[in-house]
Amino acid sequence: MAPGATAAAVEVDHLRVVRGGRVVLPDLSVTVPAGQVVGLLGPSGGGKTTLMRAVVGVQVVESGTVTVLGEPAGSPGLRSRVGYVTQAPSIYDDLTVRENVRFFARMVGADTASAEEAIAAVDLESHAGVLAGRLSGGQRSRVSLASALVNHPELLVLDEPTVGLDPVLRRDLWRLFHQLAAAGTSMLVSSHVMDEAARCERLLLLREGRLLADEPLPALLERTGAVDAETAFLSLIDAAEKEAAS
Ligand SMILES: Nc1ncnc2c1ncn2[C@@H]1O[C@H](COP(=O)(O)OP(=O)(O)OP(=O)(O)O)[C@@H](O)[C@H]1O
Repeated sequence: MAPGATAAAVEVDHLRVVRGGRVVLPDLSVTVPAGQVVGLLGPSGGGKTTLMRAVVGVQVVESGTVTVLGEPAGSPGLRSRVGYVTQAPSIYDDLTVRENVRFFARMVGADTASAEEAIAAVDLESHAGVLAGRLSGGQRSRVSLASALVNHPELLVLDEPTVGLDPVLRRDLWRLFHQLAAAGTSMLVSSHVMDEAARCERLLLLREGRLLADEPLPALLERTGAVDAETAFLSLIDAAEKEAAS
């Protein structure tokens, strides 16, 4: 474990976030263990991106604390230790894939070898010389992911990294996530696709800013009596809606 890292990659304690006058996270407490692939799932608008933004320190929070790798979220010391890939890939269209990744590498003090390694990790070697503006949506998001990988962050926060990818690429990316976790990287990965839950070591199900599940898939299936993650989540969501209506 790297110096300063703790057993928990992220500790969220009574986090309250209001966006545009709307309470998005009323009172969220959750721990993301280190060195695992943790899936953040739930209906659209449930607060997944907001939670990720709080973890990387770009979200204004009303109250509560978010501790990342032992430091308050957003601390300058975390800048090189945490990687964040948003839903909208942040890349330069007028640069090639290689130039984009090398640019981000330079910004964080990583060398060109790390940039090439990251391009290979996301399977974009064959497109390294192509202008980013000419890439597909899935390829663009992989450039963004490669840029986040260049300095080997201890925590990677990925917002829907597999959107728009075909099944083969999705499988390959999930393999990469597990390789990174096996090498000690903590991964917080959001997804709309419920079958991706089966690929995570631990699942967080967030609905309307509240955590409906925080456990490994086998425990979730046992608790709900469901056969798969999607059925389990739907039953928990239905139960929460019934409770809210009563
Ligand atoms: N910039 C913003 N200003 C005000 N409210 C916002 C803003 N961005 C998001 N929200 C609101 O915050 C709530 C949670 O949004 P968030 O993006 O965190 O959800 P999500 O679970 O990531 O959704 P999705 O799966 O669709 O990306 C939503 O009700 C949304 O309308």
